[in-house]
Amino acid sequence: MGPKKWVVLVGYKTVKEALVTNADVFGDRQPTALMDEVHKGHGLSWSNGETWKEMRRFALTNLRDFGMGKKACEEKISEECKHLMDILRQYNGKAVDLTEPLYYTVSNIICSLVYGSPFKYDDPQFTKMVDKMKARVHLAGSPSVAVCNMFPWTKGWIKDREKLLNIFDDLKRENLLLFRRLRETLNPHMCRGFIDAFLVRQMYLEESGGTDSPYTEDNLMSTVLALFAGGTDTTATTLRWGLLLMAKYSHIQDQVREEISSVIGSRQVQTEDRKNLPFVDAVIHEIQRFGNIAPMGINHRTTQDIVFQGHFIKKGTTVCPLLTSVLYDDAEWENPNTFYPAHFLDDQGKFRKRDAFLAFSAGRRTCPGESLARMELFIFFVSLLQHFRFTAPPWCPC
Ligand code: HEM
Repeated sequence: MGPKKWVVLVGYKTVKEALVTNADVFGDRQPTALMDEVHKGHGLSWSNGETWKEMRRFALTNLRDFGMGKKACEEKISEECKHLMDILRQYNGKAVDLTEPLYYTVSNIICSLVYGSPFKYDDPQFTKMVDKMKARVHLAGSPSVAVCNMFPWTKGWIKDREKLLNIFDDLKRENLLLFRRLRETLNPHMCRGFIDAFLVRQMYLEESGGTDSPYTEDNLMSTVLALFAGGTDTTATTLRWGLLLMAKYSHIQDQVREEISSVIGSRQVQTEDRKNLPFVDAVIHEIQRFGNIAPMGINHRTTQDIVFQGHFIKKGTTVCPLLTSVLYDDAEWENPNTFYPAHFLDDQGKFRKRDAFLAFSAGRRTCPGESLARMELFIFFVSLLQHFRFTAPPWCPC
């Protein structure tokens, strides 16, 4: 049994085990079999080890410089949210599928940090990229691809394989065009976004004669695609879960709306309001726990030989840490299988943090977009519930 051929699904028994192991021994990156093929097919290297650490560090530092998790970003988020609400108003109370508008508005936030400015909503390049990304995530979550991720040697039989390869082709083509446009208009003294900062660093290293630099176009492409994918589907899907749960549990929606109305009234919500909205905060956390949108996390690779829960796992093995094992652990949660915001409230109704809340994973691979995502979820969720009441359409059985 070769170490790379098997994928080990890992359920954690305790939060401590998850925090320690995920952070360290399961700390490297590993593509799924199909992503590996996609990368190789495009001559792209899959960065892991030191290269990925450098890319991750550079992305985090620069995204923070461009406002991720800060006031400047809050304004961008509010702008996109207003756009979403304008779309909703046009429906005038009629049933609407929010998937697409949520995808576009959420995606434009990470786009403005990465490409340096938001896209216009009718820009065909933007809509094409978002649609392709949505299709990619949909395919990546299909049962056949999930089976292939666990049994990589079945990849030749996967009928969606071609579709995934074509989607990647399109995303790469559009991004190469954008990179070229940004390169042509680059002002090294005034970076507009993450890509500019990357290109400036690349230029600087070339001029200083550095060899073996990780600042290659390949690594730029992989990082931009990871940020674009990571920053779009996750938040949009979580918000859809949130609105669905509000429609299903209307008494909880009432409590949320009441708290918003008494604490902030009709003014624009700001991140600082979170501390005065403990019930809303608890509901958002519970949406993330219960929605469990990344139940199997993403593939990791072991950095050393390890005996885990009595089983030997060799260094370099692909492991799939099941975040569900912690988010639904009945030793941690009073009602793991129920939507129960009180999981995040103490006896006085104040917000309480829970160690087992691993929706963003943990350790050195933890989600680098957590601060942005938390801000997006809060501002979108509060603004939407401040202005709208969500109910299921009459034909929905929920
Ligand atoms: C509700 C929103 C989000 C959730 C629940 C979420 C969750 C996650 C999870 C569980 C992982 C896997 C971590 C691991 O492998 O241990 C991850 C990785 C990642 N996320 Fe997020 N994420 C969210 C939003 C975002 C946003 C807004 C960005 C954009 C900056 C982002 C960028 C990424 C990237 C680039 C990775 C890969 C990191 C790596 O391979 O080391 N995510 N996210």
